[in-house]
Amino acid sequence: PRSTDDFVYTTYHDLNSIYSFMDMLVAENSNLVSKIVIGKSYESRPLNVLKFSTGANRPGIWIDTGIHSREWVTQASGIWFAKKIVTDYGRDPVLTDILNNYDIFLEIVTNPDGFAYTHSSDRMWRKTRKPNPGSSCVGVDPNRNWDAGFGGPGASSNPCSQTYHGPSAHSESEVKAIVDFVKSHGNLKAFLSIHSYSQMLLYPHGYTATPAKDQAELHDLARKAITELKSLYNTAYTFGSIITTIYQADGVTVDWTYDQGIKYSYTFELRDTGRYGFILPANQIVPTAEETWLALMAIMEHTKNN
Ligand SMILES: CS(=N)(=N)C[C@@H](Cc1ccccc1)C(=O)O
Ligand SMILES: [Zn+2]
Repeated sequence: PRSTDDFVYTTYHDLNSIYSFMDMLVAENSNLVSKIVIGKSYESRPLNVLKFSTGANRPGIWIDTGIHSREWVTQASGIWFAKKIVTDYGRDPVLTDILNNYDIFLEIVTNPDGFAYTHSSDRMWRKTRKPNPGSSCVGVDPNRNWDAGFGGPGASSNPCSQTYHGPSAHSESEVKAIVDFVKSHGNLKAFLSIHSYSQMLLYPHGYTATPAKDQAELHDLARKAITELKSLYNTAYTFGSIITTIYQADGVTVDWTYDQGIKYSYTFELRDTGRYGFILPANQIVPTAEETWLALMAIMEHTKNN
């Protein structure tokens, strides 16, 4: 495709195609979008983050997709989100108001090594691709590697497990890069980590049954967000704290970001509920992205207003 207008949003793309989409988007919207590289993957791929900004020294909103590489509808949705932002800025009053006050940071391919591997070797790969010393099993679960209840019972110490927490917190460069970005930015107000599948909107905590101090507000906002989501195609989500809604999970992204003081920390589990699972047909990419965007807008608008 020669531009993001003729990029095909209704199909799944490989890593090179997504990287070229990012470069086209930046080139076409240089006044609004820039690409920052927050680090390198284990196999030395750039960790690219799109920054949407209309002014300096603004608070920020973070969105990541594809931290679990096989969850392809999430990276595909991230591409659609990026195009939606540049399309709606100056046209949609709510998005325009958000971007006139906040920066949005969007990491579309958060686990590029794993993503490349799902295209080349194993469609069902989830983890990073760093070898584990002393084991024939490769990779760490990037959603168990964070310093929040790290190494607890909601993760595995077995390198061959899909939920292997890694040798230490933030051992994975893909995770450490985000940790360093969050700390250096110092003014993120919302952190939204997009997974699939299950159709759930989850908030802290995963590592403990102790409710988050903002539990009531997070619960009410989650209800509002999934109501907006459901209004488009009647897609039904469940919502609640991670540990009560899905299972105990230790070392997860949004527990760490919440503990850093980023109150509006949520994980989405996109379509579906198991019929296709990770292998969601491409004809559901755009409907999934459209409905999810309504929930993201509800959370971003609430963030702006509070
Ligand atoms: C199907 S899945 N792997 N996306 C499910 C995902 C659930 C979860 C989300 C947020 C926090 C903790 C746990 C996980 O186990 O990592
Ligand atoms: Zn996941």
